[in-house]
Amino acid sequence: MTFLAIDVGNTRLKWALYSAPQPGAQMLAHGAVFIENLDQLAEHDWRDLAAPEHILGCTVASDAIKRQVVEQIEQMANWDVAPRWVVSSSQEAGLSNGYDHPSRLGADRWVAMIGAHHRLLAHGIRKPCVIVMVGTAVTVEALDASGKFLGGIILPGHGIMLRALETGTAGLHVPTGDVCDFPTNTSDALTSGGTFAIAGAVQRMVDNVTRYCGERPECIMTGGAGWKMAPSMSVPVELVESLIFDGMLVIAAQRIGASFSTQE
Ligand SMILES: Nc1ncnc2c1ncn2[C@@H]1O[C@H](COP(=O)(O)OP(=O)(O)O)[C@@H](O)[C@H]1O
Ligand SMILES: CC(C)(COP(=O)(O)O)[C@@H](O)C(=O)NCCC(=O)O
Ligand SMILES: [K+]
Repeated sequence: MTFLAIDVGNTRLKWALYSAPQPGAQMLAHGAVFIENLDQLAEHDWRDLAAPEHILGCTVASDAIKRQVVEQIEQMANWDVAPRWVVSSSQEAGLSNGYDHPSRLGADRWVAMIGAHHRLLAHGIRKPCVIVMVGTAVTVEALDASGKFLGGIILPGHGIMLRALETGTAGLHVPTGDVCDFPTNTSDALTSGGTFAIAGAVQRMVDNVTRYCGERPECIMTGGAGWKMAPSMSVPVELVESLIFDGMLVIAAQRIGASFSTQE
């Protein structure tokens, strides 16, 4: 019973085909396309893919982009499946959502938290957790040991920070530099500034959680630019590239499992 998970961000669509809608299922194929190239999915990326039996999507892009994704799925002649979409709710998969308006929380953030909490549970760890997603934007979430989402922050990603500085100044059009403790040129100053802004925000959230929960949290990082940030963090982090897909597998196992048992 194959399962296709789709994560639509502001920069790229990421997808992964699994052998089953269950945590631990085998990943059979995966890929990513830039949002502006979405229309090549059906003809190119998915052309030779075995037809999935279930599709679960998670999107933070516009309705127009979401419609384009649905159209690509509809174009797949041998696929007979409509995607379901994750919506952030007040409760799912053992987590509770402390957002003022739970449905306004980005679905990707909710799914990543579900993936992180279940990852810790699978390792027998019952501790608070800070979840960092480094994509177009950067999000840093706080989860307590019971799975309650306490709250989180949103900050610009590397690209947005750099573009904002480039457009708002006359003298900051320079190539990418290196991360170093004491930058002595403009390129390194900008690259290090963006990196330290993110690393510093994570450190602050780890401090907040430590104070509030009375123990140091685990820290899990993901997102397209996670690998770039990981070496520059000031707190220990585990990089888990598949975190969103891990969360989708947890949700799918619960939802699809439930709908089967009610249908039968
Ligand atoms: N091969 C790549 N192409 C483009 N961006 C990449 C690539 N690898 C990492 N990145 C970085 O990842 C970010 C996009 O990450 P991603 O998780 O796909 O974002 P989103 O979920 O917001 O679409 C980009 O801003 C870029 O900095
Ligand atoms: C914060 C985000 C822009 C992150 O998007 P991404 O970087 O993954 O493309 C997205 O999760 C979003 O639009 N959230 C809705 C607002 C909120 O979570 O409060
Ligand atoms: K994302």
